[in-house]
Amino acid sequence: MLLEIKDLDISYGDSAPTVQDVELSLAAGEVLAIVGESGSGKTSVIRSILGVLPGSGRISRGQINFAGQDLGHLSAEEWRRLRGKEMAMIFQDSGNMMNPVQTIGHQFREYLQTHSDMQDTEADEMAKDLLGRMHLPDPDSIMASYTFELSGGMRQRVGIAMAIAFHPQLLLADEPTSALDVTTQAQIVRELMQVVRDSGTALVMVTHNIGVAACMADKLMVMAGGKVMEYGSAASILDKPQTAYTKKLLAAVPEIGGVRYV
Ligand SMILES: Nc1ncnc2c1ncn2[C@@H]1O[C@H](COP(=O)(O)OP(=O)(O)OP(=O)(O)O)[C@@H](O)[C@H]1O
Repeated sequence: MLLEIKDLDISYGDSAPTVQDVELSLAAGEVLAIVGESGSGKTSVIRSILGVLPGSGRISRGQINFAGQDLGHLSAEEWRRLRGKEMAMIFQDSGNMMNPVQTIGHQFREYLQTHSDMQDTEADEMAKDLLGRMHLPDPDSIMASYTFELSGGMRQRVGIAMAIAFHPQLLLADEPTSALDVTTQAQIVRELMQVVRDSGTALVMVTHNIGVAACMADKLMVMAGGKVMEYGSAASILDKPQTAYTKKLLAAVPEIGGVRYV
């Protein structure tokens, strides 16, 4: 297994664990969607995998194993080598993670050079190649642009291009489509699926949209109140949800002409 989480509790400060008893496993190339209402603990779970829990957040129990390593015992240097290279994160709005007063090109080059010893021209060529692969037209003009000059969908494509630069084994995505309109959401979902198919990357994606989860995921985890309500094959959970909570989530998906679009 590429990723294995056992008995995971996450606590903020000294209070009782906010997230409890998370268990999951993911093989190379598999897609897991974590769904649930706001505050259910979805983001905490993926942030714990990347070792970037906010504020006083910490893993208070359990284990996360990734590619044969126990992430609870990594040194700062080992984390630095892992992040960006072996696992990378895609955020809800990649534009927010970038500097508004530096061009995309400048930031992309800096990102590539942080993780490699590439010279400027080599880094620029690689960045343009990655932008082209994400179907962004005219990579030269994207490189010269500032984040505010790009649409939300274009910014997400830039974020994904950066995240896949070093062929990570695992991508973590936190609501990667929720800031986008429905048409652009579908395009970004397609881009992500293509990345997963082309490079055998595993993906853990947090979404409140069970429709997006249904069309992408091999596995599904439904969370509520910091606990796992259901976890398993996406097809079987969507077909036969076991808990009232999952049924409620599914019932909230709109029906068109009697067909439910999940
Ligand atoms: N920085 C923080 N400091 C203290 N508590 C936090 C912090 N971040 C999250 N929490 C706690 O963890 C709980 C779960 O938050 P989390 O962001 O993981 O949920 P979520 O399901 O991803 O919600 P959302 O969909 O709104 O992002 C919160 O309700 C809060 O109690």
